[in-house]
Amino acid sequence: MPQTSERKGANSPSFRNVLESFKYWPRILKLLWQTNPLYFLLVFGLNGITSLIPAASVMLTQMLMTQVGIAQQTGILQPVLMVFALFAGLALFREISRIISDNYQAIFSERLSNSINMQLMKKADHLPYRYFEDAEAYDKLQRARQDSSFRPFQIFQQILQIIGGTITLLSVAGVLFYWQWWLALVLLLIPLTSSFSYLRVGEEEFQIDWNRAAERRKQSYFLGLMTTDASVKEVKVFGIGSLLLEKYRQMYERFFKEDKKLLLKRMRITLFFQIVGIGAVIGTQLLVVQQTVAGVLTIAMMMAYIQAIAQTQATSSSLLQTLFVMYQNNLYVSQLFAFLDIEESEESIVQRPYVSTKQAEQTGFVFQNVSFRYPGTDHYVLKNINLQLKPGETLAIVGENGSGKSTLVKLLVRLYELEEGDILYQGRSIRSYSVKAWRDLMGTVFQDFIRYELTARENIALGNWREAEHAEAVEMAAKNSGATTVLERLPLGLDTQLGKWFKEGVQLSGGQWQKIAIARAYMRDAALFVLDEPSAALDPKAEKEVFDKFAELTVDKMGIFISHRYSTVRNADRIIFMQQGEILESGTHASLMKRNGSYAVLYQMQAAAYIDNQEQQSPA
Ligand SMILES: Nc1ncnc2c1ncn2[C@@H]1O[C@H](COP(=O)(O)OP(=O)(O)OP(=O)(O)O)[C@@H](O)[C@H]1O
Repeated sequence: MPQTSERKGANSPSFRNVLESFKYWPRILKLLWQTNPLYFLLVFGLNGITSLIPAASVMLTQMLMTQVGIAQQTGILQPVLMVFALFAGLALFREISRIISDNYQAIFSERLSNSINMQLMKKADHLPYRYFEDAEAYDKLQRARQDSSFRPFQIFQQILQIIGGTITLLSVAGVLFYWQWWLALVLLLIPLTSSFSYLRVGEEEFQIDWNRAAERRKQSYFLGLMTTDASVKEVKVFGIGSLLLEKYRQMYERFFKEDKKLLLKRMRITLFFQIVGIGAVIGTQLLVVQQTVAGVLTIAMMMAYIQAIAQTQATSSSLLQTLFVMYQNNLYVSQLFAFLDIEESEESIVQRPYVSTKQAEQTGFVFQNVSFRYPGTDHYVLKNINLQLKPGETLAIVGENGSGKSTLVKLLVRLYELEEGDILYQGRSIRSYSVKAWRDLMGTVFQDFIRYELTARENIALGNWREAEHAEAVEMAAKNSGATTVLERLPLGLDTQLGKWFKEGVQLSGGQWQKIAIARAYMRDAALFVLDEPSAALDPKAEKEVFDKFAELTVDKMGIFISHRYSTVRNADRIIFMQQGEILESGTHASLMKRNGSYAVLYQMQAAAYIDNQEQQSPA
């Protein structure tokens, strides 16, 4: 699996790696600019101006000392007070601009994380379904989601710090250059040498995290299992809570050990370079003192230079720290943008014009030599399927587990794209329709349909959101699916909140939920209705009702019904029996029984079991 393998190119960072990792700056800056150009200029402008304050205060210190010396001799205080006024003005300006800048940055932070989350959701909505049945793609999504809400904003702050820090450094070091250029150079070079060690640790941290994507997903899966109503039931009944907890703990312990090792490594590097840095500062400051004693520098100059040296060292080392953290953030953000940049297959985004099929040949749906393998597998789960479903027909699909029934439906509703063969609707290939136009032809209920924690009305109206306002459409869909009996028992009818996640929610039984899900499909003005195993939760009577209604509804439409209950499907216009990806038998119930093949055998088996059961329940 790729998630356990080493990331390509993950060696110690070269200067080029570092530069390359900054390639997302323009995208982040563009996002912020689009948020509000005026705020953007304000924040950057204030940052630039305030970055000059340290250099200004070094110069003011020198001026103050000089003016104090003069005032001691002349007794004139005015110049001293003026310098003080400048100091006060500077401090005031710094505080005001900090408050303004912080506020606008907070606005940006909100906007940026929302915009990125929305881009992620949009991307997920556009990506083909196969990405969601693929572990590797899930890991990509996990890496992209992880910290995506705050890392881009941190990068923005770091961009500000780097620009500001560079201005501060150049302006303060300028003061030192003026006096002794080599001194400024030494102070700049020391932190530079430490930078590559920092970058290396950053890369290592990222690498560890990168390798963890799959395990992190598993961790949150365990967390979900233990905290979500759908799974908690089974966790309790089987008593596997402590087992899941233990697995979670083991992963956490391993992560913790790795993290601790890395933190200690980072601490050692930081300690070493900080000591060297402080040594350099003390050494140069001593030199300044010695020069002052020798009469080369005035006291005022000495104070200014001592301040400038400390400031240069502090700024350059914090600048490098920022670079290091930003490099690391860039690595994470690169995962986010890599996900956002996944190429969408043309089919998933191109909206071809919907062509009216009214005048076209009324041939319904035709499968022509369809064979299918799931992406990344060699095994054919559908083999050479040929099938026609004419307008007004109902088709039942039966067959053992894993025989390919749901896969057939997934291809039909276009969750996967066809590779071999074709599916036609009214004589035109599936490939000539946009995905949306094709899906608009159908109303589908899956085995694992969603129980939306919304009102009953919304649960149904989601099938055709454009009709949500039309109460009659919702009521009709409910009537057709047999959900009216469910709605009648709800305290607020259609406006009752369903599920238990939100206030005043009413929980339904599995079968009741299923009727609501079927109503959702019936909201669509579809040419074809697909019901994938509604018998999973419906009682036999309810299933028969659903099927009869279904047959009624599909008078001029088409219907596909997958079921394991042979007694219900016998009324279908046609039944196909699938085995290992192939259509083994096809015909009406009567013709299949006459043929006495696999269908007939299984039908009789179920019927016999049913009669046995009845006899046991009502002994003579
Ligand atoms: N996403 C997937 N990736 C790879 N193989 C898959 C995937 N989904 C299903 N399969 C395989 O395809 C085969 C057909 O599965 P399918 O779900 O279509 O069967 P089915 O007839 O609907 O079964 P059931 O009656 O149990 O619902 C199975 O062997 C299954 O393991």
